[in-house]
Amino acid sequence: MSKQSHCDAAARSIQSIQANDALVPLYSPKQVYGIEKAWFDAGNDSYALMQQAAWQIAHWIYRTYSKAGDKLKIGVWVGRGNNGGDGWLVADYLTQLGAQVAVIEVGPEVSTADALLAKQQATATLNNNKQVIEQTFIGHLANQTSFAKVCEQSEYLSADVYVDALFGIGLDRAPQSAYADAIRYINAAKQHNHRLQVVSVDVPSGVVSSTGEVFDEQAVRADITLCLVARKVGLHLKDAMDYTGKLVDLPLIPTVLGKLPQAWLQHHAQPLPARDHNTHKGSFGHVLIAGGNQVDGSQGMGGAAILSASTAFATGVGKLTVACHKAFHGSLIGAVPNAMSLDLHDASSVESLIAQCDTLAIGMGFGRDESSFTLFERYLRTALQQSIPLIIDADGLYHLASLAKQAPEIIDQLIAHAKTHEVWYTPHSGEAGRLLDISADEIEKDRLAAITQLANKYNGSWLLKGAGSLVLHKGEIRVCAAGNAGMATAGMGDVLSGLAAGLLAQSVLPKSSRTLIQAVMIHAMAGDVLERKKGVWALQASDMPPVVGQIMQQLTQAQ
Ligand SMILES: NC(=O)C1=CN([C@@H]2O[C@H](COP(=O)(O)OP(=O)(O)OC[C@H]3O[C@@H](n4cnc5c(N)ncnc54)[C@H](OP(=O)(O)O)[C@@H]3O)[C@@H](O)[C@H]2O)[C@@H](O)CC1
Ligand SMILES: [K+]
Repeated sequence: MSKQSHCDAAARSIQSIQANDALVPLYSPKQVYGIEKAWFDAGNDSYALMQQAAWQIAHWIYRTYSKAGDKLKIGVWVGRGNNGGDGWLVADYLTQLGAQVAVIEVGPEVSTADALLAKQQATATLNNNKQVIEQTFIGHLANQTSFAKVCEQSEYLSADVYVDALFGIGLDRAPQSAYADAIRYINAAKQHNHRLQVVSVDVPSGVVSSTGEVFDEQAVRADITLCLVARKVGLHLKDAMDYTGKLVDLPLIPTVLGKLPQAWLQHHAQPLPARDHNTHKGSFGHVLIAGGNQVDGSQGMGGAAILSASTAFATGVGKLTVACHKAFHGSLIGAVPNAMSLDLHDASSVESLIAQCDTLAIGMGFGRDESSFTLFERYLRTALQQSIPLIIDADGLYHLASLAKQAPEIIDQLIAHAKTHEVWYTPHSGEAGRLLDISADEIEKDRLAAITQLANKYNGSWLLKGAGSLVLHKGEIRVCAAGNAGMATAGMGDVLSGLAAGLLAQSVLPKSSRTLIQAVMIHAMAGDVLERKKGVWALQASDMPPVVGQIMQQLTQAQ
């Protein structure tokens, strides 16, 4: 790809972010129930809110999908709770708007008072309408036999739009029997009928709205999710991102205003200030990267340090030294000739430089053997004595987990250090699991809880990498809305550490630009530029450094 085309793509990415630059507040389902309760406690009626939700949904669907001439054919899949109640009323209002509607009721009888009222209201309308429109249909699925029967009977199962109102924020376990059948049917129908649009009410049924988890891939794959009251945090985490389709907010009530969300969705990095002319390399900080080791008998990891170094330079850092295994000094100078080099195992030289640098980024390809552990502990203690801002990544996090058990006083020092200096940690779920002494699966079950526990235990700023990367700084959680699946490839973490170190070392930058979230957003935006140019399959970490530089430049012009 030419440099110019990278630049154009970066410019387009900045333009698109300027059009949508607000942080989006994200709430837990528990908070949403609380917001609704506050609304009802203020004297508002819960059924009226359900009617209001359903009317807005029905109107949105009719406005979006109705076509001149033909009647819009809708299949509404309803469950037993209030999400199902929304569905019943949507069926009612769409019928009144002129659509031909089938309701497929799944599972046992409705379970809430509002859903029962909604079912009664809708049944009356649908039955009245049946006299006029022959095909109006209400089916009930309680088990697999009745499911097959309903599928045979109803021509409405070949609809223009399916409304998914099986489960909303009340889902708390894997859908089974008729529910699982219905979800499978909805997803399969989309494969046979490419025109079919699936609109999920509030949450795609099967997605856990607090964590983004989907049990055994049993969730509706929506084209559109219409989010009621407030955006649920789980819609932006983990599996959910493959199920929600496009998100549309229907806020419904003002009670959400002023409520502190659980997290914020961030789409892009902050603009950067222009550089002053009267500056020199000393003005832009000195980064020390400690990593790129070769452990006896194993493959070398020099590339990790090289990727970090070239990305740190792409952020504009003034000086950079890499302390890596001396086997890699030749390739380092070949790839990044502006870097200085030190032998990672020459501990006294490395320690003298730690005392002089502005930021130490440690751990990328550092090695996990006993001698690497000893070096890591030594360099960490020196950085703490010298009060140096720190980024700990990869093998550094591995050793940190061991230190937490073997030398807990060093964790106390890190906690104290983070009160006055930047200390950034950048684990994926495996590394995070070791740090909390739990499995990676447990981390993945509730990523928001995990990042909060990490910060509680170690202090400092945290990134938890993954789909919907999370950043926690001073108690506030951001969810990164940029980035793509192509970034799940070797070396991307090393690129990020170098990027973060480059920003952190430049004290000329405003505080808001020397943050972990800024590094994560620039990294993700660069990944998105590359994905548009190369596709997800071919995206490589080694393509990233020049694009990081172009994003930095565009952010400067966006100021
Ligand atoms: N008035 C309001 O507050 C408003 C609410 N609104 C709407 O209500 C939705 C929340 O409604 P909800 O709380 O009734 O829960 P919902 O998602 O319908 O689930 C129903 C029940 O299913 C059950 N269940 C769970 N998992 C299961 C499984 N795997 N397989 C089988 N059953 C399972 C579980 O009950 P359980 O069986 O545990 O007793 C659960 O309670 C919300 O998303 C929005 O659409 C809007 O109208 C605005 C006004
Ligand atoms: K739903």
